Amino acid sequence: MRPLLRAQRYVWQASPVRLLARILLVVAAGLVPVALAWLTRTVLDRIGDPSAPLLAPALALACAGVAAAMLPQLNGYLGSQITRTVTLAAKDRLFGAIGRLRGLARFEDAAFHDRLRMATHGTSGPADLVSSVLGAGQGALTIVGFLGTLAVLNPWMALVVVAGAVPTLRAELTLSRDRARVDFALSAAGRREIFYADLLTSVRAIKEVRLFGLGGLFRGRMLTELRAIDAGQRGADRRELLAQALLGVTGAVIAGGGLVWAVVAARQGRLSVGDVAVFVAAVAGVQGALATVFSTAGRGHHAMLMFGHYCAVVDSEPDLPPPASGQVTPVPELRHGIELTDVWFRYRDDLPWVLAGVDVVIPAGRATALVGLNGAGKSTLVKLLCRFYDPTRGSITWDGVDLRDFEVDELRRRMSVVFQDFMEYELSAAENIAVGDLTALDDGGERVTEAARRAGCDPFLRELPHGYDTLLTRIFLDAADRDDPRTGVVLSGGQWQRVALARALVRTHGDLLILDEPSAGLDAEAEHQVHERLRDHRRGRTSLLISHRMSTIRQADTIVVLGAGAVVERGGHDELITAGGEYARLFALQAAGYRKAVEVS
Ligand SMILES: Nc1ncnc2c1ncn2[C@@H]1O[C@H](COP(=O)(O)OP(=O)(O)OP(=O)(O)O)[C@@H](O)[C@H]1O
Repeated sequence: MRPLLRAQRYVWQASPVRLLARILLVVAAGLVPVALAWLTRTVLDRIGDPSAPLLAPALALACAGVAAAMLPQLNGYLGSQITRTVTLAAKDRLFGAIGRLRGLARFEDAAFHDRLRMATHGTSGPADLVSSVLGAGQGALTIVGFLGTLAVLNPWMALVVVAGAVPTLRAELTLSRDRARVDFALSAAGRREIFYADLLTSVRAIKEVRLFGLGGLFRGRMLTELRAIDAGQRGADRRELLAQALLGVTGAVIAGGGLVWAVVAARQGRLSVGDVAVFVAAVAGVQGALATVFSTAGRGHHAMLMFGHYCAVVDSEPDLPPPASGQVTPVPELRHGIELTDVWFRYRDDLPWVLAGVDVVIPAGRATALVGLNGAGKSTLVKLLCRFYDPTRGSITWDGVDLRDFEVDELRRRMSVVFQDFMEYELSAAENIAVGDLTALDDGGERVTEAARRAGCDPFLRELPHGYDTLLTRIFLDAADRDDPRTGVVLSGGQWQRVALARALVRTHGDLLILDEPSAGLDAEAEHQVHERLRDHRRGRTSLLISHRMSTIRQADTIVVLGAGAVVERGGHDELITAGGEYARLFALQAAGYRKAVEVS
């Protein structure tokens, strides 16, 4: 009952006037069929009686006919208006709730994605539920009117029709529960089907799909998922068909029996011709209205189950726990440094430890570098610093205060990060940089160009057909722009990387700059330039650089080497080379590669 009240509240808040209008229409639509039947009876009986006035009931019958024709259209129109308005508000609420999830763990959970899919279907739930209640109310009015009619003509018939409806109600509720269960069971298959369909069309995947000839494989897998969905739904359809056929036959037998009784009663003079007409209309009306009530109750039940998923997402608890002290501490300007103390972390309880007792200090105003083999846990450590997850054990402090005591958005505002897997937004070049700090859009683009200059992308962005206003996409263009090849452009991987770097550098007020492989895709000259500029930019600032290019690492004040989830070495470049450990080994390996290349050339 609570989801129903909540749905009604949502609809009332989003569209009160239309809801009131719809209620009035529903009352009218519920009573008009009964009025039509009684007016038909009156007209038929008066045709054979020249003394009785006929014009008024005939006109009233015509008017009722017009109303019967118009009301469903008006109801449908108003219903769609309400559905659209309420769905928009519900979607806004849903995505607001998703936006309140500050961590990453939920988004990596398949069960959460299934629920999210159901919740997205559930955004029309409030309107569907209220529609079902109104539909059921309309049917109930018609039933009451016609049952009254039947009770006058043949009380037994009224009883038989009502008794025949009980199995229909039970069947409809079972069927809707069955439908919702099938939908939920198939949602993982639906997710996989979308994934394979996406691989077959996405720009990112298409190169490998074509080169390795993967189209057949992914199409096959997509079809397998679709067949599984089809089989699941076909089963539900069959159960529905069987139940409805049985119910239909029961209804027809009752109506047929009633008709025979009415005809015999008329022949015996117990009913007039008008009575027979109103009796037939009443039996059909009650059965029709009952069917409508039950199918709307079934749809309402289904909508309620979907709406339940919606409510579960909207009401979900925050994924990052609030401070243990109950008090949020304002994030101070970083003066001393960030300290990781005995940090242990794994992505899930059933997965191995990624970090196992890491102790690292990132001193304020100094450049720290993080080195380690693939999978050593460097990017994971960055995600912990950004508080996308909390350490499973141990703590991370910012000038001595645990990160968990800060408001997470405020903490993130103090950081600039270039992620290894940065985003390529289908936006203009200026917006692609300004997403790092949206206020940069307000000052005429000066900070955007300054950041682009530092990241080394200003020269080629200036040269674009519309400069910084050029869209960095060829896909999401407006219809009018599609024929103009100059409107959107595609950047190279290295150019994108510089744009992503500019995005981090535009955030000038950050206390901590994190660069996770910022130059992996750059050519040698660009890499040199970018690192020269970055060195100037990082001077006096707190930064953490992750790179497999040892030449860029060596300038850091402190180098931390991660291995098997723990710190294996730390120190300055010269110190670590002298120590002859893991860092010296990696450095020598890379240097030997370059030396060999030079000798060969
Ligand atoms: N979201 C995730 N869920 C589960 N495991 C993950 C997740 N992200 C990373 N891992 C695992 O954590 C380990 C460390 O990954 P991480 O990306 O931190 O390594 P890295 O040192 O940055 O590696 P690389 O040098 O290749 O970028 C890997 O074994 C990886 O499989």
